[in-house]
Amino acid sequence: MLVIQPLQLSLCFRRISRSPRLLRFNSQGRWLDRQSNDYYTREAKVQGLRSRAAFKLMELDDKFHLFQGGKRRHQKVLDLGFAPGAWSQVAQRRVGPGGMLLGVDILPCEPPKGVHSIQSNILSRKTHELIRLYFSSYFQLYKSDNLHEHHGYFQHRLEEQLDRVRSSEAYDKVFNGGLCSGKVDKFPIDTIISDMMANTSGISIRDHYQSIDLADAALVTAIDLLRPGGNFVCKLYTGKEDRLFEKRLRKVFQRVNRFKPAASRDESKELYFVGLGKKDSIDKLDVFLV
Ligand SMILES: C[S@@+](CC[C@H](N)C(=O)[O-])C[C@H]1O[C@@H](n2cnc3c(N)ncnc32)[C@H](O)[C@@H]1O
Repeated sequence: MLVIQPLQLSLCFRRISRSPRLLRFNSQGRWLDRQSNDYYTREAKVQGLRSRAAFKLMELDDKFHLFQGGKRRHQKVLDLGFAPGAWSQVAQRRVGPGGMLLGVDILPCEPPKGVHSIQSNILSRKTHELIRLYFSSYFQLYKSDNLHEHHGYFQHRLEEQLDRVRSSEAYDKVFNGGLCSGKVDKFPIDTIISDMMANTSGISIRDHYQSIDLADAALVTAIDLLRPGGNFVCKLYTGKEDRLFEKRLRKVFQRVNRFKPAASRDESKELYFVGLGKKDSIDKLDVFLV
């Protein structure tokens, strides 16, 4: 009779678990399988896009005309959570060569050619100041600030400017729409797109609340910086606070829609909220009162 000793048994299992075929059964293997068989992943490669997420924004724009068919000239677009940069690529193609695009991400990432970016946390006040400064007419960009090459240099320059402006009269001009700038500088952005998401923990309720915080941060940015009439899209990891978030959106935008693009996986809890036509004179306190 063949008797297998415990040591032999464990070696046996170790050999089996290292087999590539069996590796496919663990989560990493499943992810690899799914990626290589996925239509959008393959198509993103063909079209030179940085990730399959690009197709979600294309669908959103096809349906809701976020960038107004590129008809409005010199559009200013803010892409929150832009890394690795697929949405920025799509936005840039859709607004055309005269557009101005800023990507913000907490992670370092080289932006696509022609897109500017800052590495910063959207939950920090300084990030909001840097965004406002970037889009204000006070801050002049130079051709040499082509950020795919001078990314760090640009951020440094923007931060230096912020320090300078903070201690001068110009602060009022840039940040409070004071002196001569009026509404143009007060609400300089045409469209805000946010695909922000923190690393998911697998605990639904926790991921949902984290996502709500980021969606609210995007909404505050829209209240402070988006021009009246401007458009907004943001991702939400759905859960029990969806309705409350939607209610807040309705106080800021004339039309609000929920949309699940075909490129978003069925099993994913992500959903996109679209706000069209920002209203005039919004009271931030009123928006966040339950
Ligand atoms: C799903 S990815 C975005 C993909 C991107 N739209 C694209 O097309 O390439 C979500 C991004 O949100 C960023 N993010 C998460 N929390 C953030 C925060 N507090 N501030 C800025 N970015 C954040 C992450 O670092 C991550 O890069």
